[in-house]
Parts: sequence; C-alpha cells; structure tokens
Amino acid sequence: MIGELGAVLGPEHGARLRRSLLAMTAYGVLQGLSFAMLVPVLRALLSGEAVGPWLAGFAVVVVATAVASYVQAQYGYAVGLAALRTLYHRLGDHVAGLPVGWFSADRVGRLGQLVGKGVMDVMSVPAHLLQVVVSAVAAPATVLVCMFVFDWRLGLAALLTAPFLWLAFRWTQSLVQRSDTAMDDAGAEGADRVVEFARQQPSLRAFGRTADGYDLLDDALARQRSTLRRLLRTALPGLGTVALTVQLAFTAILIVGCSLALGGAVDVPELVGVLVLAVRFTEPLLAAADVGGELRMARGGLRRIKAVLDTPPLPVTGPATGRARPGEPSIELDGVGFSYAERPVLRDVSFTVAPRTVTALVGPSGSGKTTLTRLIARFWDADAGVVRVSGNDVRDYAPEDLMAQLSIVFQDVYLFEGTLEDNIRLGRPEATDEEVREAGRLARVDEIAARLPGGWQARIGEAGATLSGGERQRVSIARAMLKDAPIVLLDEATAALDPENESALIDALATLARDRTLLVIAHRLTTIAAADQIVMLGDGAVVERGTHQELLDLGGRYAAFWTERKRARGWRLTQPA
Ligand SMILES: Nc1ncnc2c1ncn2[C@@H]1O[C@H](COP(=O)(O)OP(=O)(O)OP(=O)(O)O)[C@@H](O)[C@H]1O
Repeated sequence: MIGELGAVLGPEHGARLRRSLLAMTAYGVLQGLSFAMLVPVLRALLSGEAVGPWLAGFAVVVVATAVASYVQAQYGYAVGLAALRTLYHRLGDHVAGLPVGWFSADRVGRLGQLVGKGVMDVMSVPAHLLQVVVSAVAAPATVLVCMFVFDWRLGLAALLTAPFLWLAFRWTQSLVQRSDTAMDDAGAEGADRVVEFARQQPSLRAFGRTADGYDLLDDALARQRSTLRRLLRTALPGLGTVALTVQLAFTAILIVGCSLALGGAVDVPELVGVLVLAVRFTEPLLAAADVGGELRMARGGLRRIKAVLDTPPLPVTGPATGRARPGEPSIELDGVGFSYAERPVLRDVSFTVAPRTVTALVGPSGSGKTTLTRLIARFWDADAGVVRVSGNDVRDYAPEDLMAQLSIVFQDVYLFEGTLEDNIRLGRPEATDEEVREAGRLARVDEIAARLPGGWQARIGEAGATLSGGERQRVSIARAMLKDAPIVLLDEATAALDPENESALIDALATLARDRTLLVIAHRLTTIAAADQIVMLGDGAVVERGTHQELLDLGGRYAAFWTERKRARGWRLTQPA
C-alpha cells in the first residue's frame, strides 16, 4: 500500500513520505516504551521500593512520546496535503489530455466520485491511518522486546500469539476484500446513475417520469443497499474474530503469567506489571483492526486513481519534440475515416479549407458534420487518413499549440457560474477589461449587458440560465473573438431565433469571419450561399464539393437539398379557415 501510494504521488514526494514513516515508527516505539515503563513503576509501588526515579523516567518517556506524536502528526498532514494537491493536479492534467470519447456518462459519474471521495480517502492514509498501522506494529514489537527483558517466558508466550494474530488479520482482510470490490462498483454505479438522472431531468420531466419511475436509478440504489448488507454480514464475523483472537492472546499471556507466579518463578508485583503491559500490547492491534475498513476503502480509491492515470492520453507522435510550427491557417482532411466503437461514421473524407476562406459544411442530420469538426479539434483521433491544421498533422502539435490555432463555437454553449464578463474572459484569461468589453461589443454582447441588471457583472450560468440560446451563442462568439485564433470552427445555431438575435448573430459572425479561416456547419441559407466553398456530406462521405453556383449547376444532391430548404423556409403554419 505504501509502495502504491509512493507510485501515485511520484518520486518528488518520496523523501517526505519516508520522513513521515520514520517519525511514525519513532512514535510507535516510544509508545511501546511508555507502556513498558509501567512495569518497573508498578513493581516499585507494589513492593515498596523507591518509585521516584522510575516515575521521573516514565515522565521523560511520556513527554518524548507526546513530542513524537505531534511531530509525526505534522509530517503526516504535510504528506496528506501534498497527496491532495498532487492527486488533483495529476488527475486534472491527465484527464485534460484524454480523448473526449473517454468521457462517457458512466466515466463522468465515476470520475466525480473519485475526485471527491476517492482522493479524500487516499489523503487520509498518510494523514491519519498509516500512523495507526505503523503503531500497531512498532508499539507491540517494542513491548514484546521489553517483555523478554522483564521475563523471557512471558515474552515467549506473547511472541507465540503473534502468528495467530497475523492469521486472524489476514483472514478477515481476504473475507472483506471481495465484498469491498462489489461495494466500490455498486457505489460507482449509483453515482453514475445519479449524474445521469440529474442530467436527464428536462427529458424525464417532459415525459412525466419522476424519481420513482426512473428504474435504472432505483435498481442501482437497491443494488448498493443489498451489497452493503452483504458487506456487513461478511465483515462483522471477521471483525469479531480479530477482537476474539486479541482477547485470546491476552488470556494466553495471563494463564502463562499466573502459572509462573503460582510456581514462584515470577513475583506478584512483576506479574501485575507484565499483565498491564499485555493489555497495552493488544490495544494498538485493536485500533488497527478498527481502521481496516477505511484502509481498504483508501486502497480502492488508490486503485481507481491509478487506473485513470494509466489510461493513455492522445499521443503526440510528431517531430520528436511534439512542437510542430503552424504555417498559414488552413485545414486539410486527407482520406479521413472514423468509427464510434465499431460503427463507421466517416469514410475517406478529403477536402481543404484554404487560409482566410469560408467553407460551409452541409448535409442531412447524422451525416457526420459535428464529428468532422471534432476530429479537427482532436477530441478524437481519426482511424484512417490525416487531419492537418495550418500545414501539420494534428497529432504533431502539443495540445496547447493546436488549441491556439482554433476557436470553437458549438451550439451547446456551456456558461459557467460567474459574471457575463468572466464567461467571455474564458477565451483568454489574461485579457484586460477593455479587451473583454471590446470582444463583447463586436459580438453584440453589450446589448445583453445593457439589458441585464448588473450589466457586465450580472451573474449568469447553468443554474441561472438567464440567457436565451441565441444570446449564449453570442457569448461564445465573444470568447472566440477574444481568443483571436486564426481558424474558427462554428456550428451555426439551428434553433429559430427572434429577429433581434438573428441580426446580432449575423453581424457577430461576419466580424468573426473577417481575416480568419472559417469552417461552419451551416444551417442558414445566406451563410451557405455566401461561402467560398460548400462541402456536402452524405452518409459520412463527401458527396459534392464546389461553390453554391457550381453545385446548383451540377443539379445533384446539393441542388435538391437547396430547393428543399428554400421550400421549407417558405412554409408557414396558418390557422385553418
Ligand atoms: N459520442 C458518440 N458516440 C457514438 N455515436 C455518436 C456519437 N456522436 C455522434 N454519433 C453518431 O455518429 C453519427 C454522426 O453524428 P454527427 O453528430 O457527427 O452528425 P451531424 O451531421 O453533425 O448531425 P446533426 O446535423 O444532426 O447534428 C450519428 O449517427 C450519431 O448518432
């Protein structure tokens, strides 16, 4: 366990962990010594000898134990805090490099549980639990040595109990281990279902499904309850066995001591002292048995953290340094193929978006348009072919260098809890207030600020949900303006917008497109017709490519799509006469 902890913390914390272990061992030994000092003190008291020197010695050891306890607690907390910091950083950095495909609903629930409870469980090992375990070994070992010094026969009796104690601990551990794993899995599944349930609230309510009707969540919680019951049924006899074995060990020492005293081999004051010692000998062992459950939980957390850290991030394969230098802002797809878990979505897609031009991506729903933009942003890696951004394979860039080339404006804009200004600043955190406001003005967010009480400082966010879909997209465009990346990937809003939002968005997009390379999943006819190039996707492949006029003249799928869209736009729902 200590090895696993050291591996997860990394070598930079090795010295700190070793120092902490040393302090805990010193504390355990001093604890044992302070127990042992009771024997001469009691012996002196009961036999009428001078007790003063022994009491003074006892006081010195007790003070030293208190100091050691303080020092080891400080070291333990320092390692615990370092563990907390390091694990958050390592998990955060690692997860940020994982392909977006890794973040399934299941994994997001488990990750939430891991970052909250799992990391705290692991932190409690160096901060608190390890000391109990180290004391459970060091203190009885010291007591044992002292027993041998006082009377070798009593020492031998105590030593002979050790293998039985060890066996009882091991047996209990193996007994509970299996239920623990099941408990871990049931807990993680419960967390997944709760996240899913919370996310799906709008749909569930729309279909009148309340908590009682959400069977998946009910089943997961019922499974969690029954696993806990099973764990308790298995663990309780185990814990009882440890307590019983410890008591039996004490009884064995008591019997040996009494028979020695009756035979006259040991005098009564010494026997009383050694029996008090035997009681203290078993105390740290019982304390260790008490924290066994917490330790196993921490080990489970450690195992799951390690599994996340062992998941390979998207590899940087490129020129040895992974620091390809971007050229002119272009996008090039060369024979790109991609599948979601065996289901092919894109096949042999090839086209180029020249620097500072606008390409409109069109095609029926499910034809792979969103997937294509996500491959360009390297949310996933293509299975076949090459995706190039600004002249280089996306796999050759360090992730931050690729992201510096791209601004992404998707439809599902996420607004964080915070002010309107904070939400724009996300595009470039170091931007000045003036730059944030200017980007906001260009994306016509200033009109939203003027409407909201509190203006730029108005608090918005998922919970507040104070902005309409069109307004959210304007915030997202402001972020892209502020980021000022040379290439923009845009998923145009499909929702019907009110005239004010529509005209604001058109202006904002026109400003964003100026001097930038734009690939847009286009839904508005004006955007499509004005593009320098139109790429039409159908069933994951490029079916037609050219300018609006060229494709109309071709009279193929695009021409049919265009006619259909125009006709649909002419439709109006009217009141029956
Ligand atoms: N994360 C995912 N896992 C599995 N399949 C997915 C995932 N995302 C999309 N798909 C599937 O891949 C196909 C292409 O989806 P994509 O979203 O790229 O199409 P689209 O052309 O953007 O559609 P729309 O215009 O409706 O947004 C669809 O059949 C979709 O069901």
